[in-house]
Amino acid sequence: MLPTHSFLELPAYQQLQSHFEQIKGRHLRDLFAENPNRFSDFSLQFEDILVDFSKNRITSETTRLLRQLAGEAGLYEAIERMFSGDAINVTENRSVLHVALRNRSNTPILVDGNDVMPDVNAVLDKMKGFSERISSGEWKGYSGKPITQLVNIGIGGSDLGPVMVTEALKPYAVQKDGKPLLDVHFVSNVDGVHIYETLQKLDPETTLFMIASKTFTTQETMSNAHSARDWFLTHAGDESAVAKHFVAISTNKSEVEKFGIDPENMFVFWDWVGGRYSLWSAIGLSIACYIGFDNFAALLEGGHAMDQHFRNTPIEENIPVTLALVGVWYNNFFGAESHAILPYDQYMHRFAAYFQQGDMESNGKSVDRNGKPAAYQTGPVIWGEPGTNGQHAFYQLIHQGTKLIPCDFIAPAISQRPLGEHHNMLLSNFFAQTEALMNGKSGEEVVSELVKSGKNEEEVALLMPFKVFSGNRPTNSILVQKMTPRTLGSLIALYEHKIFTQGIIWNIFSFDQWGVELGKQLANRILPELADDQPVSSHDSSTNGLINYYKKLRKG
Ligand SMILES: O=P(O)(O)OC[C@H]1O[C@H](O)[C@H](O)[C@@H](O)[C@@H]1O
Repeated sequence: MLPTHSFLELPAYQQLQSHFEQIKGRHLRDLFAENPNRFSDFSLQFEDILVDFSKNRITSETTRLLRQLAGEAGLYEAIERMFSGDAINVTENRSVLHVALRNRSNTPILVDGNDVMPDVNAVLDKMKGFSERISSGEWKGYSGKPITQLVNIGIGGSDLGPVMVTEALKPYAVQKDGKPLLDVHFVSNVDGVHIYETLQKLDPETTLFMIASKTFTTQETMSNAHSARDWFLTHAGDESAVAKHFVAISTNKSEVEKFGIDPENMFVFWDWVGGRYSLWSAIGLSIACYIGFDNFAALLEGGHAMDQHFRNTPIEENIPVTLALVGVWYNNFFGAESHAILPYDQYMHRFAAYFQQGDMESNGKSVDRNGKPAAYQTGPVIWGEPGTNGQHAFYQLIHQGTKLIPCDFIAPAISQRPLGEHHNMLLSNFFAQTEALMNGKSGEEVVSELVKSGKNEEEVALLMPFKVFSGNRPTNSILVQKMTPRTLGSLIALYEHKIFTQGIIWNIFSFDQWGVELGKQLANRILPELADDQPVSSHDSSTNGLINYYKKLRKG
């Protein structure tokens, strides 16, 4: 169990409220002018990862009170309970042990008195052996050819992590003749278009399907898996070929067997691995095959190093806790509704999408750990795109809109693909954006610019208000040396622990996801109603109207 509390009644919450009244009108420009050491006072480093949180609307009093808040919410006790295997996912009665999957120091971690590490290591060994057989060409398809194409069929946590990491670490792909040895594809959507378009690109003789589903009952995944199998059999002809082309990744052995996958070809994980925290488990098999097992192990090591930092570092220097607290500051005091994640690294183009599930499925809750409505804001809307594309799309609103949007800017110092001036240009934007968001541009600056450009008095007066930037818009900057497997592993774990910390402070359960159930139930009820052309009348008038119009339209 986790300790509970009443968020709004924590002494530090009350103190933060009066502190907020004093600080809300202060401008970041002035905070920087007052303290020449602001950068070093408000930045932290972990290995090569620098986290500069100085461009936030905080003072040392703010961080002191926020840390007090974390203490009063029982954060450090909660961290220990997670790491020691307590069933902190109370509503599903499960431990939360993604940290065990990357526990490279191999110290025992107990669930119900049993050490989980031997099982974790056995699956990792099996993944290693399998990925090596694929890349050496020892694993052959039904016609004797080696595998060159992987298709991961999964959705949500059984898709987003592998997609994000294989994209982010593309430069680490196992190579053959100067090119990635394997093409990796991901099919998630139940929309037949997704599997159709993917199958167009495949050769059945050299394709391996990975059916990735914790439950092995998810409608989208099972439909896509059956369609892939049908397509495969029309080419291979013979059921006996399936064993060479289909593997399963799941916690549900009996469903895997029912589907017709040999248990030998099954990679297991456990109910204490949450879907959105599962890329470190067998769900990462596509990653291990694509970048090679050693690189996958480096990813795990990076995650483990961040786990140690999170568990053992004092609160003043604890990076995930600091970012979580700064997030709480905007979410609960400034009323910010969203948080943008903006990687200045094209390979990380799915990073924000990945943490949309990671954060919003974890902390999108409105009932507290006592089962009572939470009378305060919990998890923010997470969104983002890679820089500089975002700059030419939605940054207008971040700079001059009416909403306060705290942003994380992430960039590597060394490009994976150095090309002329490209990386300096990219990084000049990374630095300029946070500077502009912080300083803004005053009316006087605008006037002098307009005058210099030759505008007359009338034109200056007309244009001035539109060209002013209020600034005072908060950002974190995360600068790493290079986006290696280890660094990426640390970065993912950093965000995971930020989410955990915020969930503890908001007194909510971060590891269940009951909110996705209702839509699934209703879809299952509606599906049989779509089988014929009879009008339906069992729903509200809107749903009836839509279904009946659909039935009319689909006749063509
Ligand atoms: O891995 P599966 O059992 O197929 O589940 C896939 C996904 O299903 C649901 O959408 C859950 O809310 C997600 O957390 C999960 O990742």
